[in-house]
Amino acid sequence: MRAGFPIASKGMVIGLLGGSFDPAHEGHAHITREALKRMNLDQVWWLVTPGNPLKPRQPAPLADRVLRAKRMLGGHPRVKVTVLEQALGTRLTADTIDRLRALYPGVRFVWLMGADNLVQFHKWGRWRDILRSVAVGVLARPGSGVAARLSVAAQSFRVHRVQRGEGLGRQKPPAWVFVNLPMNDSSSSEIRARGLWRK
Ligand SMILES: Nc1ncnc2c1ncn2[C@@H]1O[C@H](COP(=O)(O)OP(=O)(O)OP(=O)(O)O)[C@@H](O)[C@H]1O
Ligand SMILES: O=C(O)c1ccc[n+]([C@@H]2O[C@H](COP(=O)([O-])O)[C@@H](O)[C@H]2O)c1
Repeated sequence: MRAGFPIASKGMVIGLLGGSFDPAHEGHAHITREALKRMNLDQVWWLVTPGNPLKPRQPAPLADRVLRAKRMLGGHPRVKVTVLEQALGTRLTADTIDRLRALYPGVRFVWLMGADNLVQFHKWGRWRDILRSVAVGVLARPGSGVAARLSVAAQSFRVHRVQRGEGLGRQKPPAWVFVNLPMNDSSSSEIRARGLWRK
């Protein structure tokens, strides 16, 4: 495996948490720990994106965001901070997932995201392909629960919603879960607005 690509063995279930991480905060760490536990994941890989295709704003330099993400996690043994999208040259999540599935045959990936991202998921490139190729774990986020449940993606794939996260990674997609959990209200935009992170 190339440098910067984490090692994973066949049969492992790996959560992918894509994000701008501009900056990483306790909310990211919280949903990661919860997903590991509640979805029986072997690892979670943070995919620090070079740029969200739907966000016009240029984020802080990738190296700064990665450094902060690593500090935030405090060296958690089952969480890897990666720049896989930069290494693969992908921007759309659907492309990233296709490439990772081809590179890691036999590994099961679960796409993780906060409920706010489910609300606008139908605006993502080839979003149906994402739901058809990997299981998806949606984690509750303050203020987004109702809109997420009513979202185009949730409604279109409602028959594929499963009630429990434990076996999610071993289910044949499409399969997605909405995990209710004690919520954390941290947000990168709020941290930026308070001037606690470079603009
Ligand atoms: N507090 C939180 N609770 C649940 N999910 C979260 C939380 N913070 C971030 N996430 C999720 O983590 C992923 C990456 O989030 P991102 O890096 O965009 O942080 P953010 O706080 O949402 O940033 P911004 O405020 O700039 O939009 C997304 O799927 C997002 O929904
Ligand atoms: O593929 C897309 O069209 C797409 C559109 C919007 C967001 N994403 C991905 O969603 C993840 C969360 O983005 P963000 O900026 O909300 O942290 C990150 O991995 C983005 O690359 C992907």
